[in-house]
Amino acid sequence: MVSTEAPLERAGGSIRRPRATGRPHLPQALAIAAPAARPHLAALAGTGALALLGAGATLILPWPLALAVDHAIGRRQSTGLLAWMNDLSPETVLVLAGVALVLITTLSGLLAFGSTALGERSAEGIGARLRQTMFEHTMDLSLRWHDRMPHGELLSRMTSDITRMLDAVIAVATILLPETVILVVVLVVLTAFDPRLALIGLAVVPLLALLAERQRRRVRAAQQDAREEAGNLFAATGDLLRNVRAVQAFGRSEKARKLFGRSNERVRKAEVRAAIVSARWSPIAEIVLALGSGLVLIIGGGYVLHGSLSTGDLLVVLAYLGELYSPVRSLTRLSSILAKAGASARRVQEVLSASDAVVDAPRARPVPERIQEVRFDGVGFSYEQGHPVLRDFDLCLSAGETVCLLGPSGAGKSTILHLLLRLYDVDAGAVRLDGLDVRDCERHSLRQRIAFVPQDPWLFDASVAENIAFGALEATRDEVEEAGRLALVDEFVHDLPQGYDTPLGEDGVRLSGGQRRRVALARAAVSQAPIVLLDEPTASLDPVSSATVVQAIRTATLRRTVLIVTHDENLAAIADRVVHLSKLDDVTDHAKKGGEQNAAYQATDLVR
Ligand SMILES: Nc1ncnc2c1ncn2[C@@H]1O[C@H](COP(=O)(O)OP(=O)(O)OP(=O)(O)O)[C@@H](O)[C@H]1O
Repeated sequence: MVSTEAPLERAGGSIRRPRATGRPHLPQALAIAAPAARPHLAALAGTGALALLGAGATLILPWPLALAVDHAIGRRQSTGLLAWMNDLSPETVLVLAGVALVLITTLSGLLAFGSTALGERSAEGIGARLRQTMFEHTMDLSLRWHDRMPHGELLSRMTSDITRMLDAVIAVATILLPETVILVVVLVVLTAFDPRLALIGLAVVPLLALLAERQRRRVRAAQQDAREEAGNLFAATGDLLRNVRAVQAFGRSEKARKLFGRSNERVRKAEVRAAIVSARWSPIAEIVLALGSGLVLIIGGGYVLHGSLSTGDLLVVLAYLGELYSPVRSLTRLSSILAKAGASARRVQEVLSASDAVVDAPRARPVPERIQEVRFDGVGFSYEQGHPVLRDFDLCLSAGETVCLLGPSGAGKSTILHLLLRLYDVDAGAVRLDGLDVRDCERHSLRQRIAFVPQDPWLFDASVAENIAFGALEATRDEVEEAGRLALVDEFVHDLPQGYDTPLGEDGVRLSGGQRRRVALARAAVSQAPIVLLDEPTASLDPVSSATVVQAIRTATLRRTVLIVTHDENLAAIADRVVHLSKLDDVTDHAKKGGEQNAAYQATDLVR
């Protein structure tokens, strides 16, 4: 028995893509992101410089306190640069120390603000460029690639994954440089102050580095899982929302809710897992660092007991160790941010490095404005290996001819139109325009010469006029309205609240099926393309709407070469010639029965 839930299962439940394996490609992804980052390098350097100054402010922050304690309260005499303070009263020194504390904190705050603002601005600039690059790249990728990649998943890569990569860009600019400088400065001071205790305190650092590397790998794996699940959720949600009418019409809201809930739950679990893996690091790092401090306390305490170190000096060493551990913490946090970015970078890179594009041949030629002949020459094609859709398919259309392609469902009629548009490349044979193989044509000029009215009219959430103008972007308002008149859009557009300026809603939801077809026809009419392809223009229309659409086709495609794919025998009435396409399986069976193994008789011309 066929499960009635199967389509929904597919929509919401089984969109899980195979998990990618292998190491993350952070360096390659950064290489791909480099052109986007180049215009922002100066701003990123500025971000690093401000963060560095901020780090400097942090380093001098303890000094006003020391001044207050030693010179105002402890009455210690200052020497060197601070000798002038000996003439000031303790109250004045306290006030100066207080003011200095406020000024340094304000400066540190301003520097932090400047560095964050500049960093965010550059990161957003890089993000916008990356999204643009990614979008443009996917626009060029073949439909075979798009057939495999759920669009919700693609959206998730273009948005959330790029955001995570940008987090890494900001973190590198604001953490890496300043914290490394703080680390080195404190290390030098600490070593100069007491090399023995410095060495003991630093003994835990190799252990910490080892654990940090293990942690980085775990965070990366957990993040990879979380990103995959988020991508699946995006894909499932996109599919369910796109099919909301079917879901409601078939009373499957409850099922859809469950499917969404299941995917949502998987995201929740994966995100919690990733968050816990990340959070686990903080106590581990603190314990290892405390181990270092503990060792210094024990061994340094022993030195104090034996009189080889003063109590004050031990306190100073412990205080400096505290200062030293702060950048160590920040740098290990950076490693976790980089691990997250690495997982996302792999997903972004997978899209950017996809080379499955239908591209212009090196010496591609423009398609001439007038085309005398369209020819399919022994065409073979399959969407998936081992499942041929067309084999040895021949068809020839002369200029100004209207040919109707009839045939059973699944015979490959729409596929023939897609091959002429070069949405897919043939596996065998060739599609030629006046002898020129479409693979040797400039794609842009090829598609300018062909107006396509697909089975699903592909309307945008824009006005009627804008949807028609999509057929010829430079069309004037008069030309748009003339096309509307030819395609009989006129008959209903004036009843719409804003006429040609009425927004159609997503996918033209505010129009009836017949009206949507007529808007799509007007799109073909407004373009000056000499070839018009119509895919099932009357499918699922009532007889009255169907008759109107047929009439619209007549007026909108006058004097052009027209190829109409249909099941509708009535449409054949307006064609000069009808070609019947058999299903490949039927042909094979027939061939076997008749013993004609190489028979190439898919298309049978029924000349009228
Ligand atoms: N993107 C795709 N990926 C894989 N297979 C596909 C794809 N598009 C179509 N097919 C398969 O190719 C075959 C031909 O499809 P096509 O849409 O060209 O048939 P058709 O004759 O136009 O059918 P219909 O009249 O029902 O629209 C079908 O078996 C279909 O399942």
